[in-house]
Amino acid sequence: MAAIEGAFSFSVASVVEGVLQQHGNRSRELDFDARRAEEAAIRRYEAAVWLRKLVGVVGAKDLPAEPSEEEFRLGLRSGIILCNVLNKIQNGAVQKVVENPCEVIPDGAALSAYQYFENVRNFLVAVEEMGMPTFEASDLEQGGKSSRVVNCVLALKSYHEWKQTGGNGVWKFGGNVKTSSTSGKQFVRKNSEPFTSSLSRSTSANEKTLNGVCADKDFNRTPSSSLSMLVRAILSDKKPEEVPNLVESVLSKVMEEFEHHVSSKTDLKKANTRDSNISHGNKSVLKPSSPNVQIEQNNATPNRDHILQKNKTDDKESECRFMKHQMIVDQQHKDIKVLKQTLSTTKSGMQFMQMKFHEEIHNLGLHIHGLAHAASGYHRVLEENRKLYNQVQDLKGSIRVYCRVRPFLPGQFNYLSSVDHIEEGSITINTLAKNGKGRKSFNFNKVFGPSATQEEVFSDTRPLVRSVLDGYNVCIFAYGQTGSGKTFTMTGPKDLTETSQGVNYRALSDLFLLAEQRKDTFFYDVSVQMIEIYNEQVRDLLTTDGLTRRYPFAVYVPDASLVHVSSTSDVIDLMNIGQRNRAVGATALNDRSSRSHRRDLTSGNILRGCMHLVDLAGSERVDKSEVTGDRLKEAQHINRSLSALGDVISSLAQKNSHVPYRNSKLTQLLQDSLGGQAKTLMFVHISPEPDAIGETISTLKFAERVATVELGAARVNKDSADVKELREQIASLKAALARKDEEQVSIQQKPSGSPCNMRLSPLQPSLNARNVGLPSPNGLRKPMEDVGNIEVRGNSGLRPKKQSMDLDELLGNSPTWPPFSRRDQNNRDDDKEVGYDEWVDKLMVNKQDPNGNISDVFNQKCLSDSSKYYPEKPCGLLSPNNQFDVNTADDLDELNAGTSDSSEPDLLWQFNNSKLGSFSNGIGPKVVDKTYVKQDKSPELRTMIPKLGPSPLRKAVNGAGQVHSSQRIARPTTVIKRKMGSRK
Ligand SMILES: Nc1ncnc2c1ncn2[C@@H]1O[C@H](COP(=O)(O)OP(=O)(O)OP(=O)(O)O)[C@@H](O)[C@H]1O
Repeated sequence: MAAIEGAFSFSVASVVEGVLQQHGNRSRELDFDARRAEEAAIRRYEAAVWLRKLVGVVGAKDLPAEPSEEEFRLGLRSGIILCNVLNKIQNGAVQKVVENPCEVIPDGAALSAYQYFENVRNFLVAVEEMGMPTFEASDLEQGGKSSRVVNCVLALKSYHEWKQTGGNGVWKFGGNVKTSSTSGKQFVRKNSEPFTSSLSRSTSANEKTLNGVCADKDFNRTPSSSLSMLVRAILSDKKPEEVPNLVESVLSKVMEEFEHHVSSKTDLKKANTRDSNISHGNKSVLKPSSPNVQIEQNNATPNRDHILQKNKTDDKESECRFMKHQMIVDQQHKDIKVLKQTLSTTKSGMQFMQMKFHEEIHNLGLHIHGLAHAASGYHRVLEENRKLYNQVQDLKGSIRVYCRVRPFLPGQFNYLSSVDHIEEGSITINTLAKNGKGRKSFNFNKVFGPSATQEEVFSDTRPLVRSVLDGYNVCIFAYGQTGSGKTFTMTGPKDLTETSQGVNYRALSDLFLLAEQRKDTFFYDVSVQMIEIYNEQVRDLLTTDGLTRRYPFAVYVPDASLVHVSSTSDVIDLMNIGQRNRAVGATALNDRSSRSHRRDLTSGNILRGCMHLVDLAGSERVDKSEVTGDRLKEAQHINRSLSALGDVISSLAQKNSHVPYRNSKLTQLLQDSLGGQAKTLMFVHISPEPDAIGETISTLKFAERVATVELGAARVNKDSADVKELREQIASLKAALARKDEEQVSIQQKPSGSPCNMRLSPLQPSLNARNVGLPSPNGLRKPMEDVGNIEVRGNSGLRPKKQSMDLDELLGNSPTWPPFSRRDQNNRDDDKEVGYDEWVDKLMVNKQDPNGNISDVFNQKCLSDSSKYYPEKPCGLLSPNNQFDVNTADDLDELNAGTSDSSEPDLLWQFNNSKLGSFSNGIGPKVVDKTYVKQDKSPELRTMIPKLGPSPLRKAVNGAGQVHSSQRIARPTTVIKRKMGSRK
């Protein structure tokens, strides 16, 4: 701004002059030099007066009071006055003052170098040191500029006056005090030029001094006062009426110039910036656009430099700022470009991704489709594999094991299940469920989780159940600790509904359903019995309410009734009765046996199947149960029978030749199912509670062992037409033999008149009890088909070792067998006179008319010596001495019960009552059938068994107390029943 102000003040003067010139106001007459001279004279006078005053008139004799310029220079040329004055102001400022040797130094005469140099130089050095305006020594020469000398003297004067007034602050030339310092060194030196600088630079030095002064606003007073003098001079000769116009003109011109100057400055600045952008260091940046500015530049070069310098600095700063801004803007532009680029890249990337995504989705869809297809194929293959695996298992006769996990019971919250996870055929248990460590996996044919429904469980059991109707023996038993859900699986919950029915109900219902579907092809007979083993005794659950006494068609298990059923509702009735009869808390085993035989209506073949449905007692160990008394005894029995079961399983698994079936009633009853080439399924149950983990693990281990047992391929109990024919041939032979024997007996007995004696024909020995039904010595069961029309039945499953026989055996060539039990052995011992007393064979030869009635009876024979088994009871069967002995109904029951098949009902149901009557017409000894007696008391329930009456055997023995062998020839098929054999 100082530069602008400086430039402005000069401009104003120029402008005023210009205005005056424009107004043609004697401008040419104006003598600026005179004005300047006048002004200089005034100043010179002022200086001279002050010098004279300080050094005295004597001392300043060469300096007049109003000297001309020349006089002034000459007066001071020696430097003595100046030095003395200075010493007066600042004592000792000039150390040495050389007094003038010559009184007068003529103008133009050269001063001695010494004088010249010494005084003036000392003065100038001192003045410079004091920070005062200086001058050149040449200014004191002729033609020199005295104005600078005047200026210096006036500065000294000002300083002197400042000192005299107290020297407060900092002296500043012009009279302004800036600081309080009084030190000479504190003079503010506005412009200094070393004395040693070139004398030729006097002009520029003057200009510098002037500029330096101009830079000081106080100095403006000089041009201002000059300006005002100028204005006064101009206005002095003007008429009053001209003054306003003139002033107005001057002012408007000044304003115009000012505005022009400002805009020029701005343009200049811009140009500077531009130029400096183009070329740094270009010195000719200022291009004045107006003559005024040009003047300004010409007249004030130092100021202009300063301004330029300042401008340069400002420009540099603004340039720097601009550059920065420019850089930022450029950077932002670049960033925006990059962003745009990125955006478009991202966009195209996104589009590409979208396209890829769609493509991927499409491919994924195809892949999933393929996978789904493969998965369905895989599942088909799995299913196929499962079937094949089951077939292999069936061929091997492996016991199937299904595992079922009970859900937590209502109220069992916050329990952590001991079951880690379940897969199709495996279950993993947390062995230390409490701290979550350790796992153990077990593999089974199938694993049902807690959420499995009764229907789901049964659906995997259905094929097995159905095979009963195809002539297989099936055993399904439930194993597991108390409360693990055995009864739930086999029977269902207490509040039974159709959906909650267990395997028992569903199995029998399914049998009826299938029977109904096949009724055009097959005729089915189904009978059931329910028993319970309690403390090693067998209980008949259907007897206590008298129901079974009315339907004691046959006995499968000793003392238990086999009840014919023909519909699901019959089954449900019986089940309910059985459940009611079952003593709560006294159950060791609850066995529901269902037997069926099927007759092929076209071929006449007969298939027999038997199904055991067993709900075992809880498997926990006695020592843990801490029970006493009856409960302890019960628990011990349970324990014993379950460990007997374990022993049987174990020896079957090891393929031992001897399997200890007889160690418990349980294993005796299950013998047919566990070793008799039956299809056996075990449901192993576990509880999910962590505190049952011990029992769970041992249960699963046992079950895994069971799964390894191979029973041999299950076989169909089939009587083919060929076998039937053979049977008939044998039967006719036997009948012929019997006739002959009969004739012989009647001849022999005529004298004694006994009605019961009967002799066997020569062929008969081959059919005697000892031979009939003897198994082969190697102990292997042979299929029924191989042996002709013969069925061999075991004794309650208690002792069956051999279950079939071949024709050779039948014909009497079999070696001795079986390895009798102690009781058998005793009986044998008792039977010395009889010999074949442990065999009871019932030979029944018959023909059946299309209605199922007996049309022709060839013969009947009973080879028996059951009195040796049960000496206390009479036996009505044929004794080894070819006579029919009296047998009791119980004996017969036991004989029949010795089978695991249902040929007895066949025999009985198809018996023609009318003919039976004739056969039993007091000929043979009477057999007392207690069951039958009771049955007669409730005849109304017989209607449950369509077309079939009570056992003809029992009926026959009912009235007479003894039964003749002929009474048993009451069925269309020929059946030889053996007391000790087991059935196939
Ligand atoms: N799968 C299941 N779903 C729902 N409840 C079940 C299931 N299994 C068992 N239960 C319930 O658990 C309880 C015990 O079951 P259940 O009586 O069948 O056990 P258990 O093994 O037969 O016992 P026990 O050895 O004493 O006869 C019953 O209340 C039964 O209803």
